[in-house]
Amino acid sequence: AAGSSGTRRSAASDVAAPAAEVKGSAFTLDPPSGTRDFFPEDMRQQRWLFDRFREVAASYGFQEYDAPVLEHEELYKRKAGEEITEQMYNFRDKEGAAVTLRPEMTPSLARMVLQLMRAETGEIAAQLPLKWFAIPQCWRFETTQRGRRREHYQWNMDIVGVAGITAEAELLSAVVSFFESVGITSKDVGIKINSRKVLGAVLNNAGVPAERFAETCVIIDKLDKIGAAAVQKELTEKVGLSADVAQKIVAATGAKTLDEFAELAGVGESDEVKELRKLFELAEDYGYADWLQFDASVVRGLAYYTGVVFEAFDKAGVLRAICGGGRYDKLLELYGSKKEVPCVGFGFGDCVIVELLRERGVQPQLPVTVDFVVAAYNNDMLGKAMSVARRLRKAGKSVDVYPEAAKKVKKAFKYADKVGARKMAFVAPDEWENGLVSIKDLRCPPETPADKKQVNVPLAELDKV
Ligand SMILES: OCc1cccc(Br)n1
Repeated sequence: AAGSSGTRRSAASDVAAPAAEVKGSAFTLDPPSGTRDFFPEDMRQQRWLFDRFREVAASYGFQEYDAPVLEHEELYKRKAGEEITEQMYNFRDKEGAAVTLRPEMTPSLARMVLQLMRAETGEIAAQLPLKWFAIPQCWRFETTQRGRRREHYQWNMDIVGVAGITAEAELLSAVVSFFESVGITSKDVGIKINSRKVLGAVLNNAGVPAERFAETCVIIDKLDKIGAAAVQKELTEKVGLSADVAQKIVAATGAKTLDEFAELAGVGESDEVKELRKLFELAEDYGYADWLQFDASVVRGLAYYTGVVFEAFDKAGVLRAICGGGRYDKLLELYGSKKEVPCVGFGFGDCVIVELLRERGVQPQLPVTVDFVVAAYNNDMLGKAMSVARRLRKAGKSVDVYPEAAKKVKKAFKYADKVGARKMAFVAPDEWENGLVSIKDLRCPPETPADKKQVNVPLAELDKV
């Protein structure tokens, strides 16, 4: 079975008999379809990735929040034909409640922000803007024949309460900061930028009623997957547009520049076009304009986006979108807010980025490691060895106690090598009699003189080794 890092696991699939041959087994050794085990090697990679997410979030002043993986199904009941709401991992619980494993985090964020508003009689002005982040595991019930994943972890960063384009500029900067922090450059990745507001003008001019806007965007988002003809067909059949209007809309998404798009939209230098230009100007000042490119075909597949939308892509054109986001100014009203609360956010999945890092050869080497292995020379010294381990741990060292008397020293050193120990502490009777512990440096260069490689350290000085 492949772990999340895609490397073959030696544990379950190589040494254990296939489930059918395991006596009395009624279960497989593999996790449920579409889900992943994270063995320690995978967990080190995931921890490293999440530490990078957290580092960037902290450097932008974002606070971490979380919510239950189980949510009310109602939270996602949007009638715009989005894949994400049509593939919910939903069920009735034992009390008959309609619940679901969360397919995304934004609705939970909206629900929590509305709690704050409720707590403050509808006003959270005092706390705005909120800059919150989370790294939730999100779920979908993907049909197995496509064999795709059913869960992923998605770094979410959201700014609540900023109507101006500075929120988008901040979030895009955070995305770029993350890429740069893991060795990805603007040669590897670009970020496509568009505005649903400009697209909205195209749709408005084409006579598309505002209430059909969201589902129209969801259909246009499928362009890459199903092609122009199929999108035009869906626009005519599902949204009721004329073939001519459908063709015009698809043509507009092919605009190569903002000017061309504005012209096709018949909006000229409108506020929404000016806003997009301002974003590109701020990106110049912020120093990441070289990562951005206008792309009229980007609409993203979530119904609730209302303004700027963006997605990061790999310039080699091999991978799916790496992350994506946008402005969603109406979502909180949809959930009952008495007034518009401007929001912008992005989601950054944990899978495509790992493929990109591997492809670019920048995946970190994260071997298992520990500061010390402490070994007892014989059974009489096992307790003393544990007292040495306690001293070292109190001094902030990580310590792996060799689980038996190290009668065969070679075996103890083999163990130390396996767990990546930097040093070996031997607790032997003669040295112990003199209040000493023998410490061997396992990582020093080969030319190190023997008396420097292995030293006897007084117990009281163990905190200094
Ligand atoms: O990005 C859509 C999505 C949602 C939940 C789980 C997975 Br895997 N993918």
